[in-house]
Amino acid sequence: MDGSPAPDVMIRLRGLSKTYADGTVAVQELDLDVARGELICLVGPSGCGKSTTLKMVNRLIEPTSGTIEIDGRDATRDDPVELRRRIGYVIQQVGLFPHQTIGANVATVPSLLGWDRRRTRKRAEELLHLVGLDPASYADRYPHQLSGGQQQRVGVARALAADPPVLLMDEPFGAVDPVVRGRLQDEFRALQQRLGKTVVLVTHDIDEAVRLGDRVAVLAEGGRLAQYDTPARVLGQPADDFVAEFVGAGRGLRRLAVTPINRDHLEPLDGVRGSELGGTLEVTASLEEALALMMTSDRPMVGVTDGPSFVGVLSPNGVHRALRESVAAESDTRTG
Ligand SMILES: Nc1ncnc2c1ncn2[C@@H]1O[C@H](COP(=O)(O)OP(=O)(O)OP(=O)(O)O)[C@@H](O)[C@H]1O
Repeated sequence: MDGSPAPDVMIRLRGLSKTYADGTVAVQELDLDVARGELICLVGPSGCGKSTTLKMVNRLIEPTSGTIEIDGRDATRDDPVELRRRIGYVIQQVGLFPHQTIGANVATVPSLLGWDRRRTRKRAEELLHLVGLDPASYADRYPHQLSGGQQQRVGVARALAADPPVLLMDEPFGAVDPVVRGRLQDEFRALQQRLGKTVVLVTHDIDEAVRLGDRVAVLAEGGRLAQYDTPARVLGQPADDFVAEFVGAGRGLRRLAVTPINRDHLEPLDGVRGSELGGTLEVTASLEEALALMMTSDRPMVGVTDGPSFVGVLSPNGVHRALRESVAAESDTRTG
């Protein structure tokens, strides 16, 4: 690295360290770049310094040393309150105000910024729509009248209220059950891509990290960055024994979720009976989605489409070949 930031770097951490007053070294000499519009996941075991890192970015915790640049500006020189308006923050216990309506909760930042009532109300309605909650039914309710998953959506809506370019999220889906979590993760990913936000998301769950992250930063004890790479690489080529162990025995299966269907492994439709097809998937789907469709439909093959055109048929054999190839491709690029 030559030290000069690439133009599309949104968050740039250099030599970031935090030693607490009692001598605990939570984060040590952390270098990390997050590109504009990128979603990265900080993952690692309990106590490895994930939350400390996140809170240094919006200066809820002051670093002991190191630099933080956000959109080319030195964040350690900005007024922290001003800084936090440009950075949305979502935490696990949502932190909604219990005695305020959902509408008022979502409008917290616009109200602080002194927007007039009409503009504030309109923005709150827009945001509730955005996260899939009908304002007519939810804006006047109170937090305790919502499910955990709905409260989490409100937390996301509130963080987006002032349209900040950066979102920091600390275990945002940790408190909801696994089925709701999966749905929220998928919805959030789609929303993030649509809005082009730069996101740093903390999780202890490697499955969540590989499902959501463009890149995954694996932190070890003391905030040491063990690996920072695409989900497929973290699963396929763990940088050291720590990462290999953290990623664990399920990585072969997880790889299915991050490997896309490959057109080269499709078979022609000729001779295949309609009753053999379990349904169709877009060519952008993952191998995991393809296998899931075969299993739930109890059929040996799925059709693959690219928009309006049918591009071929995928069988378990094709899944197997694609998987083997993706492992081999990574071994080839290991030294590259
Ligand atoms: N205020 C504090 N004073 C002293 N030590 C602290 C303080 N806050 C956190 N720590 C310690 O710093 C280390 C990193 O904590 P941090 O909360 O950043 O970890 P984490 O990876 O987010 O953990 P978890 O997944 O359990 O939330 C831990 O050893 C923790 O005990």
